[in-house]
Amino acid sequence: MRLTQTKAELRAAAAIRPRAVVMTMGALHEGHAALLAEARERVGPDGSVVLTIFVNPLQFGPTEDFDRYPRTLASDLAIAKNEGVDLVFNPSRDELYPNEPSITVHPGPLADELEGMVRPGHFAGVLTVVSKMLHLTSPDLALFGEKDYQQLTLIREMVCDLDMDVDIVPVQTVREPDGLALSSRNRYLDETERDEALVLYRALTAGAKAGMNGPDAVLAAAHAELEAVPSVQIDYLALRAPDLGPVIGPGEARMLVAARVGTTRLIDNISITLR
Ligand SMILES: Nc1ncnc2c1ncn2[C@@H]1O[C@H](COP(=O)(O)OP(=O)(O)OP(=O)(O)O)[C@@H](O)[C@H]1O
Ligand SMILES: CC(C)(CO)[C@@H](O)C(=O)[O-]
Ligand code: BAL
Repeated sequence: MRLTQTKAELRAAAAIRPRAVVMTMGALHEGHAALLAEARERVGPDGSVVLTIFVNPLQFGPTEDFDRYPRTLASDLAIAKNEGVDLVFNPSRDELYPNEPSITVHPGPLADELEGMVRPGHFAGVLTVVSKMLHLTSPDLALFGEKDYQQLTLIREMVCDLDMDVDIVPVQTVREPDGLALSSRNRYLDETERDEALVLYRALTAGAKAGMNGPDAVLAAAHAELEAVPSVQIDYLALRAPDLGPVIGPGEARMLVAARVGTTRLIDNISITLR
């Protein structure tokens, strides 16, 4: 496994194809490992798997956790090696953004909803760095987790609307045995908060169980769970079509939730079959 920290080194690295990229902000866990394993599976033993690790300042608001975001490069590299990664790209902020970019990606209206309501400008920052990383790594496929479902949806829209020649591969959310979605931010939680955080998954599964009774029943069941833990502050609970447009009838839908547990903000989502 090779570690590169400059764009020049990355570009000069062997151009083995097929090539898959997994983009992360580091603090790797089993969710990231699942993306890397799926990447290897898809490119085969002779293809290459590229991992990017970069805490992207452009996607953090001024009061968010950019400074305290966990940075654990040594253990990230050990996990990457264990997953058979060929190349790690871990640039510094100055390397990736030698100047404040004046041209960025405009993500369209979905970026102002859900996460975008609470984190204005977040998805412009995400799509700008994802676009840069796609240019720099030039992959055949790029894998993203369903845990960040709105991000995945917007990346798909960008790749389609801007004719980017890459396959976007979704990977199911990896959960703890009790249902909590793995997230780098889980490490901010103390023991009590870790227990409280489980209400997100309880709300989603209660909603999913109510699917046969229609959208109102789904939202009511999920809200009832969330209201039972008043210390958890809900940012939004929403039921949408799989492309995050409005629900227009029976069939598959997505329920998404975001909430603050103490000072930690967590998100999760689930697929729901509506009758
Ligand atoms: N539990 C998970 N299951 C599957 N994919 C995941 C999971 N957690 C993160 N990912 C995916 O890993 C990629 C990198 O995500 P990121 O580095 O932000 O990790 P994270 O755990 O989501 O961190 P954060 O706590 O900042 O949300 C994204 O495509 C994300 O959707
Ligand atoms: C896609 C990403 C690596 C861009 O910084 C980030 O938003 C993430 O980790 O999900
Ligand atoms: N996992 C999405 C990146 C972020 O929260 O900024």
